[in-house]
Amino acid sequence: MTADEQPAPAADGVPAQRSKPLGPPPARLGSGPDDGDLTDELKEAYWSVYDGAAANATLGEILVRLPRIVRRVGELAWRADRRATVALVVLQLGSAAMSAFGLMASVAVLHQLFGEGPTPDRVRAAVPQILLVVAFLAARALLEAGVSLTQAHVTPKIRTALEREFLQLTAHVRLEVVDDADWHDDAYRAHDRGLFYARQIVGQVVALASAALGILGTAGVLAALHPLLIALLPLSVLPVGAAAIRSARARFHSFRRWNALQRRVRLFSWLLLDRDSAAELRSDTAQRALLDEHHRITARIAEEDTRLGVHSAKLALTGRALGGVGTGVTYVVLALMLVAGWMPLAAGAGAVLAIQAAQGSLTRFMDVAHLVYEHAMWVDDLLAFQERCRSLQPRRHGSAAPGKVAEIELRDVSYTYPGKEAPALNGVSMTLRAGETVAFVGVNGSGKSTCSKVIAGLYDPGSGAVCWDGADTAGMDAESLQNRVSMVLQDPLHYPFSALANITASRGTLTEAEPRQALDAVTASGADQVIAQLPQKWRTLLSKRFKGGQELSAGQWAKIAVARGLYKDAPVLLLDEPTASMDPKAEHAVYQAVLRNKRRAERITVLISHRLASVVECDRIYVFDAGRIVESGTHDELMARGGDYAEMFTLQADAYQAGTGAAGH
Ligand SMILES: Nc1ncnc2c1ncn2[C@@H]1O[C@H](COP(=O)(O)OP(=O)(O)OP(=O)(O)O)[C@@H](O)[C@H]1O
Repeated sequence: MTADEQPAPAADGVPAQRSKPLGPPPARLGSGPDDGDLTDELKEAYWSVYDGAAANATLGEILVRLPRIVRRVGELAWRADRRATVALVVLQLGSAAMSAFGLMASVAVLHQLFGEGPTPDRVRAAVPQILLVVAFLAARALLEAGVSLTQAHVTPKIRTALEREFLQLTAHVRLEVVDDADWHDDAYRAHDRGLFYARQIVGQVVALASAALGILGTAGVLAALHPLLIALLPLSVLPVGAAAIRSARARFHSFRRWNALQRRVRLFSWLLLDRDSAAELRSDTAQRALLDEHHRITARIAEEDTRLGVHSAKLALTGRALGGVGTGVTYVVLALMLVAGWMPLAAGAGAVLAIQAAQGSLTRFMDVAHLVYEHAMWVDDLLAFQERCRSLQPRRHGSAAPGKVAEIELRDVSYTYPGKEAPALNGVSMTLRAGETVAFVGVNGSGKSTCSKVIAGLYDPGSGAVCWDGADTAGMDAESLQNRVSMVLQDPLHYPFSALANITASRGTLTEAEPRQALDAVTASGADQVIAQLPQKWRTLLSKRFKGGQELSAGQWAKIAVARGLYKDAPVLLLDEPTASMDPKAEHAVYQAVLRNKRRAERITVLISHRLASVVECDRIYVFDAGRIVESGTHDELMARGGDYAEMFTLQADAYQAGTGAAGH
């Protein structure tokens, strides 16, 4: 330790300083962490494998890739609804066939009209063909309606299935993954774009198939008229398609750049809009500052949007100019063929019709191909993200955690949060026994909550072991372990559900309750009086965001949270500063109920608290400092020792004494 790192001596009973003194902050804040190179924010998480390679594909690669995309979407549709998928394919093929027959009949009509003989005879001769054209077009319209109807069945099912799978996977990833900002960016992107485009891509693939079949049909007709006509077709259409594909790629790259900013903008919008932030925002008069920041980021997104729009417009113009030249060349060649007598005039008229139809189909194909290609990237991104989430799930194998536990032993446990250098826990060893209540105390950031989360199986120790009755929890199914532990946190979740559902949630249900145990739990925590005052008692909705909802005070929420923890009735109960916001009477009642009167012989209770008066009666007190346990023992032992605990306890006791003294004068 250098001289600089020496802790400063304690003065006036204030705990000694443990790190270098902090210098004053700068007078002006930078305009935010998103300044500079945007891609800094987008560097991949260490478990991330997404490389955006799809965005760098060439036109040829896109065409090669399309069958794979179609297959993938087909698989999604197949999984969602087999019958509808088969119907979709059959109806689509039928509609394409009708288009091709309709075109052939139209060419035949032109043939009749431009043929030899008097005009009335030619028109009369063409009538049956005209009726045939009408019949084919009517059949195509019916089949297309069938395609739309079937699509309406399949698409929502795909979206629902994917969304459920997405939420199922993300809600279960290991806790440390959720701490990673990059994971959140990926999750946001997959949710915002992937799920959105997954819904659209079915329709686009159907349109793509329809355009492809249309091309085949018209190409067949053109080949019948003259094979050279097919070779001329791509001249007018490919430049437009290539431009569309280039601009799709630029859009994808751009979105990757502003995705992180977009997420931050939503955060600002939400802070400005949300009920939870409303009071403090107004009291701090921070609306203007937040609005300015919101504006600053949206202005950057707008700049990026404009840059992209201009780029796309230039590409589209170039594509169209080249396509126009191509069309001109096609018609010149057709005219030369007619002049040279390679084709009769009647066939020429049919050829113009077929070329126009083919151009229409090909342009549609290119247009849709670029959309499908772009959107498939997002769907791929979503599927890749889901795949990644699968590898980030907690252990789903191993033995189930025992229903009861007599002893939990932490053996030299260390834990370091991802991305951090200093361990939050550093060689912690302890033994917790059933029937005992132990307390974790120590300064802020000393590792108490981390230790409780390791005990709860939410974090796996980096080294060392947590053993339940001698068995290492590393070999146990993580969810079964979490089922055996009940955690009450200082900032508990305010579920926007009924009061009863807020209690039953700890047993993984919002609809089923054990009435007797629910009443016992709320009575022990003092939440019974809170619920008794609600207009619809147990059924009252606890959220002002919804009509008829009620809001609770922080202390009332804390009582509900303690009740939720007790209702779980797990063999391990971890209370992480649960009473910090309760009034002294309520706090006392909770400790009476949880720690003394209702103490259960088979339960291990861990209490984390900064109010040392509440830990006096605990069987053992562990004092944490910088991730280590620096003292342990009963209150009396620790007081006799005269170490950190005695110092902190005396400090708090003196503060009360001083208060009493002042009141007495
Ligand atoms: N999710 C997290 N990601 C990264 N670091 C974290 C995370 N949670 C806590 N830490 C860090 O780990 C260390 C221990 O934190 P922990 O929450 O366990 O302390 P604590 O003793 O419970 O503090 P407090 O009394 O303030 O609740 C701290 O340095 C903290 O900054």
